[in-house]
Amino acid sequence: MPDATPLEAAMPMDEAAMRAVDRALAAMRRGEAVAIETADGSVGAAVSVESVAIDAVQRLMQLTGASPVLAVTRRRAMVLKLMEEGTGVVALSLPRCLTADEAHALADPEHRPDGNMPDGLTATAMDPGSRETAAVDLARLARLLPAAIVAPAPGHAGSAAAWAAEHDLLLVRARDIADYRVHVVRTLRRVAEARVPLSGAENTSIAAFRPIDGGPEHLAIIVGNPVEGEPVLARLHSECFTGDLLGSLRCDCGQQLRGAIAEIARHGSGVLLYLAQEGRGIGLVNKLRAYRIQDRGFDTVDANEILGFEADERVYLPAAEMLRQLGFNAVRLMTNNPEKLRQLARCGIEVVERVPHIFPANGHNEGYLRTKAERSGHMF
Ligand SMILES: Nc1nc2c(ncn2[C@@H]2O[C@H](COP(=O)(O)OP(=O)(O)OP(=O)(O)O)[C@@H](O)[C@H]2O)c(=O)[nH]1
Ligand SMILES: [Zn+2]
Repeated sequence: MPDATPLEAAMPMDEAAMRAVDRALAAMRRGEAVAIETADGSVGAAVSVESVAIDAVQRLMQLTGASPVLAVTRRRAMVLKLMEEGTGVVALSLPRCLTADEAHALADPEHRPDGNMPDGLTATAMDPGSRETAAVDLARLARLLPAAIVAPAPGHAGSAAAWAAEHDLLLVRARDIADYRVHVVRTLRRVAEARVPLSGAENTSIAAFRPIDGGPEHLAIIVGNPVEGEPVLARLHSECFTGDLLGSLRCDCGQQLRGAIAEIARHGSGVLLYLAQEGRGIGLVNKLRAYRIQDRGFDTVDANEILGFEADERVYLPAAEMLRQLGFNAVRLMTNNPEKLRQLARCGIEVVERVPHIFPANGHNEGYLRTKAERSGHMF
């Protein structure tokens, strides 16, 4: 899980910068190229590998006059056996221009699982402030595959802004992409609240918290009247469309969700934070991709990594921020996941007790539960 920059480390981010990142995310999801400026003032262009078609690689070459590279996460480069253990982003390049098909085959495990590498492929670790790192972070924030085609515009005269305007591209700074996630998280605002009686928990209300970028809201399901300032019985529940809504048997989320609300009601009061972090933060589309990889015999951790993600991409700043705004600085946390305990404490919330939250396997999710215990340290 990429470490969330501690709140205090992030510099203030102005509205224009946040808006630029937000617009670049939408452009990347539409398959458009975006211009990325690095700290040295140089500029280049990037396009998500998900939407790269033959012409997109050619277009990037025409735009910039340079041969594009494919930027992937270190995790993906390790899966391709091109790099040793490490973190960050890796640029994959050829002595000639990569074709769109080659880029897809390298970045997307579904595209051509045979894994044959083109001859002459080189892998280069990129700096945190590089355009390649920014492009991969942008794709990850856009809940796309964490990979992009990137090309510098070496010969551009004038400013990055002038070059971007000349080529009708949205311009975003690499530094702002790096800061974006922390700022979006720390600017959660409570935007609505209503009483919603639930079966077995009739004295319940739901409060919605919206991040400043207008992204998906996080919800607080408040059962009974927990006393502010006292340790509250709490569950941090990451959204699982398939488990929570459809009753999927591939995981234990649905039982954990309804079981937590019933447990909190039995206790008398508490809060369940329903966090917009589907797929341990990789989004529903990528989780479905991960399921297909699991159907080829890999486990839930390997599947994330084969896609180029960390085993867990979640950040816990939203949960900590919501708890603080609800008046709680200490919790009795209903979880089996040690990482949640560590991360919540790291975000300044005191975990006074771990309350086990275990449900029996259902004949379909033994592997999932076993992997959580054996590879993610879950305490069952
Ligand atoms: N990437 C990925 N995510 C999955 C898979 N199965 C379930 N998930 C996601 O895993 C998350 C489970 O979240 P939680 O139940 O809150 O937390 P947990 O990490 O299981 O730990 P507990 O608090 O002990 O339940 C949800 O976002 C699910 O969508 C999978 O195979 N791959
Ligand atoms: Zn689930």
